Amino acid sequence: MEFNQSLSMLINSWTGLETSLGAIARVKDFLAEVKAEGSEMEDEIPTNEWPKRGYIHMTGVTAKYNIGNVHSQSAIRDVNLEVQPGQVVLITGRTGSGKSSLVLTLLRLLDLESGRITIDGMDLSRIPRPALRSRVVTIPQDPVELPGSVRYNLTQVPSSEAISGDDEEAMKRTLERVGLGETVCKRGGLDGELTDIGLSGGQKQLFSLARALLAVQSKRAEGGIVLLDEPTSSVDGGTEVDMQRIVREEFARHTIVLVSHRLDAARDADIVVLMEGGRVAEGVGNILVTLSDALISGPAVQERFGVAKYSGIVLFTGASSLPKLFSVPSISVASMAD
Ligand SMILES: Nc1ncnc2c1ncn2[C@@H]1O[C@H](COP(=O)(O)OP(=O)(O)OP(=O)(O)O)[C@@H](O)[C@H]1O
Repeated sequence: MEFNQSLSMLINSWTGLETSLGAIARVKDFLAEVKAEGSEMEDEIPTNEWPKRGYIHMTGVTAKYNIGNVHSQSAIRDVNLEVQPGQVVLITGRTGSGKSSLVLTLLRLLDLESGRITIDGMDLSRIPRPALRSRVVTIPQDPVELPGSVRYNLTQVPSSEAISGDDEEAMKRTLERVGLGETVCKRGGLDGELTDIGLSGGQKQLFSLARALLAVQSKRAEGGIVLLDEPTSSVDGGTEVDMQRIVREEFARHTIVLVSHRLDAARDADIVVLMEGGRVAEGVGNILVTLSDALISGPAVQERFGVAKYSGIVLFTGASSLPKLFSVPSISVASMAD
């Protein structure tokens, strides 16, 4: 071997060693600096059926990122919300108003500074987080792709574990249902590496929907809770309609918490929550109205809200900002107290 070759090998090995040492140092820092989730308080294991009813109750919920940092602002402030089993809640509001943060508190991905959240009567602060997150079906704003096959990404069952023929069929059917059957089949099938398939942003959202459908099917539960954070933000209008139909059909017995900027989504909602500055109410206080109590004026407003389709309780909050948000001429809302 020539001297130059030996020198080059030495330099390469040295560089590799330095990179590895850097990685080890970063892992050590991570372990030292990042506090593990979970506490001794989280000692109530829910039954296998939980949360079958899907009753959500939030009282005085205030939460912030970087909870140890006194300078960081609360992302959610004093939120009170009650969702009855099987209702559909639309959380809407401007960018940065706290919609996703509200959803994160339901998964305990954002810690509470104060307040309490219960689901079917169980206080979320007492439930081990992995149990909570595995029971609540979620379609996140940014779809997650894990390294591994399509099959693994759909079920999180490691490839070393056998999957029954029925389960394989269910996966194929579900991919077909969301419109990804052909794409996945042509590019490696269930065994193909998901990242190699190269799904577009919208296709990733369809894949997230397929994952949620399979999660619900595998639980064989009658009900539960589904959290959908902007699930259709990257798909075209036609695909969005298809996705909404699938959600309506497949999660009919579930309580659905849907985050969306799109007012069309209000047509299927029992409750509409408008967020602004992390609060559910803005200045005017919470106004709880039933349709019969609400004075909603103007055909434009009625058309936009699909008023005729509402049957449940509508929670209009921060009512003064509705016209700003949805560019409607004027809205008057009568509070229950009036
Ligand atoms: N990871 C984070 N770290 C610190 N602050 C955050 C983080 N994520 C969001 N925030 C802050 O929390 C507040 C609420 O953000 P959130 O993402 O809940 O808004 P959003 O209404 O869902 O917005 P969008 O419509 O853009 O998704 C904002 O002030 C935002 O800056």
